[in-house]
Amino acid sequence: MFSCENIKEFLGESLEQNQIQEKPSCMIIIFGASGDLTNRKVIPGIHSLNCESRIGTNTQIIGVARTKMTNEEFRDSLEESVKNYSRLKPGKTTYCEPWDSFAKKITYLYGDYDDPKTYQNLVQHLLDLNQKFKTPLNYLFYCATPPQLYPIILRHLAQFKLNQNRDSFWSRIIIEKPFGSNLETAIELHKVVNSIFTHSQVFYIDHYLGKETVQSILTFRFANTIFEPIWNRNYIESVHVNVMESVDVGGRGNYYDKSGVIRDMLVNHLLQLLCLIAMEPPPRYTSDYLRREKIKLLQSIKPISCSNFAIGQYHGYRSEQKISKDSNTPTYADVDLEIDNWRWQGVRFRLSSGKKLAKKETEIVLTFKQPPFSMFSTSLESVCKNQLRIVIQPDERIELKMLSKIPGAGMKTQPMKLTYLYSQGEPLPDAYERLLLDVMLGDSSLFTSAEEQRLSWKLFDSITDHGIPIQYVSTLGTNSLSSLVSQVNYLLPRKTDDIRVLVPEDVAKMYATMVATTARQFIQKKGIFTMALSGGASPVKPYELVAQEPDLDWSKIHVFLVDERCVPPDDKDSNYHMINETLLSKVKIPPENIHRIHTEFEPEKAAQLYEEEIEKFFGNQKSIKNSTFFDLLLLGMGDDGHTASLFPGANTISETKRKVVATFVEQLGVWRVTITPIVIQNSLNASFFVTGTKKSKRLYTVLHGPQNPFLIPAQLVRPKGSLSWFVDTDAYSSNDICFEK
Ligand SMILES: NC(=O)C1=CN([C@@H]2O[C@H](COP(=O)(O)OP(=O)(O)OC[C@H]3O[C@@H](n4cnc5c(N)ncnc54)[C@H](OP(=O)(O)O)[C@@H]3O)[C@@H](O)[C@H]2O)C=CC1
Ligand SMILES: O=C1O[C@H](COP(=O)(O)O)[C@@H](O)[C@H](O)[C@H]1O
Repeated sequence: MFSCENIKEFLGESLEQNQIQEKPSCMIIIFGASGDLTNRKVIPGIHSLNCESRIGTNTQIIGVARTKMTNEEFRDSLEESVKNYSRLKPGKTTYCEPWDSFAKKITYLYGDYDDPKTYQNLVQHLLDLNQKFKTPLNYLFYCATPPQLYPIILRHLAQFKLNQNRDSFWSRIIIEKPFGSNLETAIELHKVVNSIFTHSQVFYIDHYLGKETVQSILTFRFANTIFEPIWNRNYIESVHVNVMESVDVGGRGNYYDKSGVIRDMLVNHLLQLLCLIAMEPPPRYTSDYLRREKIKLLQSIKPISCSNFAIGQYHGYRSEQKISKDSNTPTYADVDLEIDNWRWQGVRFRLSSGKKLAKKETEIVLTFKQPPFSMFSTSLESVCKNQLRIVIQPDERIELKMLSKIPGAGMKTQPMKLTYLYSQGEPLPDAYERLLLDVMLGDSSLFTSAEEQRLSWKLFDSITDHGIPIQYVSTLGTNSLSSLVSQVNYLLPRKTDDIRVLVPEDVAKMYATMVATTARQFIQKKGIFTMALSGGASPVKPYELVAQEPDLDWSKIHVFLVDERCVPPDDKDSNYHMINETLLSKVKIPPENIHRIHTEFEPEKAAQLYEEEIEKFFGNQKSIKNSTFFDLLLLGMGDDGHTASLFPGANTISETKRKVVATFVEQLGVWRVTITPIVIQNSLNASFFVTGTKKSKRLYTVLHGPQNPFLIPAQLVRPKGSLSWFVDTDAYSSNDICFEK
C-alpha cells in the first residue's frame, strides 16, 4: 500500500538522487585558482560531486592564475584542502576514488589575467584536453579573483570567442560576489557582463542560496498547508534573520576594510534569506518565477533611515592585518526593515550579522503574536510567544516553541520545543556542490539576478558608509534575544521615554532639581530615599548643584554607586572620590548612609562585598524579580552606548543571577565593578544625564535605533517605574545629521 511514510521505498533511488539523471561533462576553468575560494570551496565541491558521480567522468578542471606552478604543484596545493573541506573524503568511501586519480582531472596554467597569451594558451589547452579525454567543449568559467579583474577576464574571453555558445556546446560564467560596491558600480559590472554574455549564460553566485536549509525554506512554506495561512501580519509579530560568525576578518583585511558587514553579508546573503521568507508563492519553481517574486518583495521594502540601523566593530579589529588604524568599517550590523505590502504591514523585520561573535549560527526566527487573552493562571503567553526557528547552520534544524501544560494537578503552562533535525547525522551537501552542479545543468533558480542586486544596493546605499560603529567584545551573541534581559521584546519599539532637551546652561540645574524633588517626595511618602550614582566627568556639575539644594534631609537619604573603577577610593579616577568631592563632603549625610564599593580590594572581592551590602539593605529575596532596589538610578551614557560598567558585547549584560559583578572591560583594558541589568530593571526609576555633541549620534541610536541592548547597553535600562532623559541641545543635535560621517 502506498503511503506518505513509505514513499521513499516506492521511489527508491530516484528520490535519493533528487531525480537528477543527467551527468554533465565540461571544462571547468577557474580564474584565481591559487586563492582561498578555489582551495576551500570550489575544488572540494567538485570533488564531492565527482564522488557521487553527479558529473561526467571526463570533466576537466583547469586552474588559471599568475603564480608559477606546475600541474603537480597545483594538485599538491589542493590535496590538503580537499581532505579538510570536502564533504566526501578522497578514497574514504567505496565510491570516492583516491586523491591521485581525482587529481589527474586537474591541470594548471599560469599567466597574467590581462595578457592575451594567457587566453591563447588556454584555448590550445582546452583543445588538447578535448582530444585526449573527449571532454565536450562546454566551458564553465569561474571568476574567483578579486572583482576588479572580472571585466579584464571577461573582455579577453570575448576576444578569444570563449564566451559564445557553439553548436550544441555551451559557455557559462560564474561571477562571485561582491557584485560592485554600490548601485553605480553594480550597474557598471552588469553593463560589462551583458555586453559579453547573454542573460542565460551568467550565474551570479550567492552561496547562501545553495545551502540545503535555505532551499528547504521554500518547501517548508510551499509544500505544506499548515503555515502559509498564518504567514502574515495577522499572526506574525517579527522576523529576525540573524547570521552570527565567530571568525574574524582573517587574511581578508584588504577586501573587508573597504567592504564591511553590510556589503559583505546584508546586501546579499541576508537579504536573499529575507526574500525567501517573505516573498509571495511563485506559480512554479522556475528561476524566472522565483526571481520575479523576489524582485517584487525587494521593491516593497521601505527605504532604510538612520533610525533603522546600528553598527558595531569588534574590539581589536583596527590592529588586524591590512586594516586601517582608524577604520570605521562595521563588522556588526542590525538593520530593521519594513515591508510595505498587504501581507507584512506592521511586521518588524530585522537583519543582523557580525564577525567575532561568541558563536557561529545562522537562524531565522519568526515570533508569533500572543494569544488574544489568557485563560490560565500563569500568563506565560505574553513572554513565551510561539516562535518558529529555522536554524540554517550549524546543527541544521527547525524548532517550534510552544506552551504546554505542566503534567499533574492544576493548569500551569511551561515552554516546550518541537524539533526537526534536518541532517539526520549525515553532513549535508555543501552549497558550492549544489550550485556548481546547477550551473552545469543550466539551472539558474538558485542564483541572483542583476535586477535583484540593483534593488538590494538601492536599499542599502543610504547606510553603507555612514555612522561610527560601537566597539564590542566577542561575547556579543552569547545569549540570543531570548535571555532574561530580552524578555521585554527588544524587537518592539520602546515605549516613549520622558525626554527633556535643555540648553547646556540649564540641563545640570534641572537634573539637580529633579533629584532633589524626587528625594523629597520619597522621604515624605516612605521616610527614606535610596539613590545609586554614576561617576565620570559629566555629572560633576549636577552633583555640586544637588549639594546646594536646601531642605534635603540627608539623614534619610542613602547613597550607593552604580559602578566603580578598580582604584583606591582616594584615586582621582575613583567614582567615589568624585562623588565625595562634589556632593557627599558638602552635605550632612551620616557615614552609614554612604554605600561605596570597596575597590581597594581585588575586583571579585569588591563585587562580592558590594553585593552583600545591597542584599543587607534591600533584603535577599529568593526571586530577584520580586525585589525592588533603588528609588532612583542616576545614569550616564558613554560615547559607545555603555551605561554603569555594562559595555557593548560584555557578558555582564546577560548576567541573570548576580546583582553586582567584577568585569574586565576589554575595550579599556581595565577592571570595573558594576551593578547588573537585573538590579537596573528592578529599580523604581532611572534618569540619564547626557551632554555634549560627542554623544549625539549614539544618543540617537539609543533612543530611535534598533533595540539591541547587547550592542547598545544603555537601551537595557527599563526600570519598573519611569525612565527620563536630561539631555542638552548639543547631545540632541543628531536628529537632522545622523547620516553624516
Ligand atoms: N574566500 C571566500 O570565502 C569567498 C570569496 N568570495 C569572492 O571570491 C573571489 C575570490 O576570493 P578569494 O579566493 O578569497 O580571493 P583571493 O584574494 O585569495 O584571490 C584569488 C586569487 O586572485 C589573484 N589575485 C589576488 N589579488 C590580485 C591582484 N591584485 N591582481 C591580480 N591577481 C590577484 C591571486 O592569484 P595569483 O596571484 O596567483 O594570480 C589569488 O590567489 C573574490 O571576489 C571574493 O570576494 C566570495 C565569497 C566567499
Ligand atoms: O560571503 C561570505 O560568507 C562568509 C560566511 O559564509 P558561511 O557559509 O560560512 O556562513 C563570510 O565569512 C564572508 O565574510 C563573506 O564574504
